[in-house]
Amino acid sequence: MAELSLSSPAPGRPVLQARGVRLGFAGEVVLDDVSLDIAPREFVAVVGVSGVGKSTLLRALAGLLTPQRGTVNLPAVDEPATRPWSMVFQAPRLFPWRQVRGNVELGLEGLALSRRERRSRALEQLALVGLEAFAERWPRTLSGGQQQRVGIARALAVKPRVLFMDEPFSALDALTRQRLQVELGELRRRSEAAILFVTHDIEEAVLLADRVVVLGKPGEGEPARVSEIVAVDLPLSGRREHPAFREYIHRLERHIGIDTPTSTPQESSS
Ligand SMILES: Nc1ncnc2c1ncn2[C@@H]1O[C@H](COP(=O)(O)OP(=O)(O)OP(=O)(O)O)[C@@H](O)[C@H]1O
Repeated sequence: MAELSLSSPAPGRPVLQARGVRLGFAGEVVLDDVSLDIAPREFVAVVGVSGVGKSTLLRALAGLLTPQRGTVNLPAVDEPATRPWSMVFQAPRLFPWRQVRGNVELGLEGLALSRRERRSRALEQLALVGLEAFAERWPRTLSGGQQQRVGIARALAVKPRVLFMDEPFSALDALTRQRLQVELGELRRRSEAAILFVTHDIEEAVLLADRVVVLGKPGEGEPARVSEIVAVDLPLSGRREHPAFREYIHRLERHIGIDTPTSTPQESSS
């Protein structure tokens, strides 16, 4: 059996640092004592049962929610014409009255770029997601997977230090989801961004991440905390076929406390 290591904070100067974060709504504490470092270009997945607080954590790390306690340090903008972070949501959230290129250019509009630079950066990002030929199309004429690719291109166009992705593939059919997972694996090689990726799909987390953060409640009615962090010590290429791939998934499933109906008797006995 492969060595499954518990991860210490990532090495190097983090691009994002959370310390002792507590967060809640209307008197109910949802998350407590959450600390996490994300290293440059690292891919961190956050998993946990529905309603545990994954999206809340993502929004806190992006600075969209203010912690009741603790701190979040987002990267400072240290390069012109970039943004410290950007986000991809479950739905692509494209503006129907702007063509595909116009949607990608949207996030660039407040930056110090000429029209021509905005255009060429948008086209460059669309090429990265395989949609250069769709630049002048209207969003409604694209498939769900293509629209989500445009959303990813728009988020990457601002050259973020951290890209937040909140269940970006969960609304897509299984085949499209698999294709986009492969494409995201490719994209991350070419992008400078660290990625914080929320998913309820453990297989997806193990497939893509350097580390998987498990959010869990220590007891009924208690706020969620980071209950485990697993470093996925497998090569990115051919990861799904690696003999240890399923071991990581089963370990995380056991930890979260969910059944493993997908495992074959052969796998369970290994
Ligand atoms: N704006 C809000 N106001 C009040 N409660 C909220 C708000 N946003 C989230 N919550 C509550 O916080 C808890 C965590 O929600 P969150 O969306 O972060 O969970 P999640 O793990 O992302 O769930 P899922 O996997 O189902 O998307 C839930 O109990 C939810 O009802």
